Amino acid sequence: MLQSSELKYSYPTTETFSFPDIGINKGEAALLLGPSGSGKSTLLHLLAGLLSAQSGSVSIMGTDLKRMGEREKEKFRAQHIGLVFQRPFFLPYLNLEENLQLSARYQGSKVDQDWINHLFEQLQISHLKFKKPADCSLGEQQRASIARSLLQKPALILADEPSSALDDHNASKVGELLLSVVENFESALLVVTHDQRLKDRIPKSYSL
Ligand SMILES: Nc1ncnc2c1ncn2[C@@H]1O[C@H](COP(=O)(O)OP(=O)(O)OP(=O)(O)O)[C@@H](O)[C@H]1O
Repeated sequence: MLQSSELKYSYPTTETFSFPDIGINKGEAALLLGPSGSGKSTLLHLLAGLLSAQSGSVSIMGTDLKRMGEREKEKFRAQHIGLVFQRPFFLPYLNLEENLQLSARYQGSKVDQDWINHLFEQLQISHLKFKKPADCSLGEQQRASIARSLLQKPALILADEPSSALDDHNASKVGELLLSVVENFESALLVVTHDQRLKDRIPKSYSL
């Protein structure tokens, strides 16, 4: 499902990062571990095609990202990859539900309101649907951004510390939801996390 090979990347001001090869099958989850600054977010961006590696390759669902143009990659990402960034980005003038509905349309799928409601319920943010992002706490926005990443039941989920702003109870809900999507829709999941419970439930890991 996801396979990377000999990826190397450097920013103008950093050393060159050489990343381990990542291989994740359908219905499989893996952790990405490493100290702060070791390149975890950079690797997720490379795997999502948001950055282009100086060498090496990434293949998703059998397609080499290098063979796609930027527009094609953007469409592919919207349809097949669920991304959770460290900081949630929302349009400030739309409420959380409208933000998700707009994302679903952008991803080219029909708005599945039942699925949106289910995601909001599972993440315990149903009561915040009609609030603007700025009127929600960071943890609430983070949960809404996790819901957004799962809108199209993506083949691949790349999540960068999805529970970093959450208390134990909500972190546990996020872990349950991600793993239920992996199980029910055979998604592949790669997650950067410090959450011990998620670590206990996902035996496979890559270390930077
Ligand atoms: N756009 C950028 N330009 C220059 N350097 C960058 C850029 N983005 C990240 N870096 C540097 O690259 C290194 C790796 O950053 P990255 O965010 O991938 O690490 P990380 O392991 O995800 O860190 P953390 O756990 O703190 O989020 C860091 O030293 C960072 O300062």
